[in-house]
Amino acid sequence: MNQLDPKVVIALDYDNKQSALDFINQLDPATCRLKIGKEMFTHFGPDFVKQIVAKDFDVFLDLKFHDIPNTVAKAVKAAADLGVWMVNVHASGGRRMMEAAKGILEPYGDKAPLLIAVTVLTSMDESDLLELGIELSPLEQVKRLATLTKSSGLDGVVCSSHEATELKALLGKEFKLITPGIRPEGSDSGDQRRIKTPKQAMDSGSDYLVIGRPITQAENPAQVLTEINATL
Ligand SMILES: O=C(O)c1cc(=O)[nH]c(=O)n1[C@@H]1O[C@H](COP(=O)(O)O)[C@@H](O)[C@H]1O
Repeated sequence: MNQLDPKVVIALDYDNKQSALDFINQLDPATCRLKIGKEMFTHFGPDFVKQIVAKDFDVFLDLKFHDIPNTVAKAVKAAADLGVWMVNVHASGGRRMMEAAKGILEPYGDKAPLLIAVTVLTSMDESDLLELGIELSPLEQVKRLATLTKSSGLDGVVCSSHEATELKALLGKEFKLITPGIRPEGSDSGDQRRIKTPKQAMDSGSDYLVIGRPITQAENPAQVLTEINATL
């Protein structure tokens, strides 16, 4: 774990390995962490993850596991064996799935990755929940899933920064809040729905900010990262 504890986790959603490496080579592990998600993992697999870990970056392996308890626990163990800093599952997989995932990390002690759960995706709003038969606001559904996540023994949740203040009050300071849906002033919201600026998100109680396209698609990504860090 990076002792300087940088708050920005850059989402590396690239379909070209060399472009991703060219981008990473402009970055310093002291100023950011990196997230490898479904797109890059499906293209380039575990060797790519190991390559980034070997460059001393803290890696958030964002594969959002959601399956029966045994399958998810073994996938989480495989992630731990890659040496990642953080790994996630979907909270809607339920208590037994999350407890199995946490349990399999016990032998790793201090070396276990942080295990967190996705609540309501930041691309979703109330109308999306309604179509799924969920008649709660995103905030109420996030609170329900985050409470279940904490009582299943996990370290934190992925949520939007709109829910962060209430979750910190409800679940305590130590329970980590990882918030995507971050858009610096003036950047395009794209497919995200529940968004805030980096500073607003930190002020709301986020522990880590997941930021992808506003940095990776900028003309000068390193400069955008420096500017964001300066606002925090
Ligand atoms: O688990 C995640 O990281 C995640 C959860 C969520 O609710 N919303 C969300 O956007 N993400 C991820 O965060 C990143 C956001 O990227 P940008 O929208 O480009 O900043 C993407 O890689 C998403 O997969």
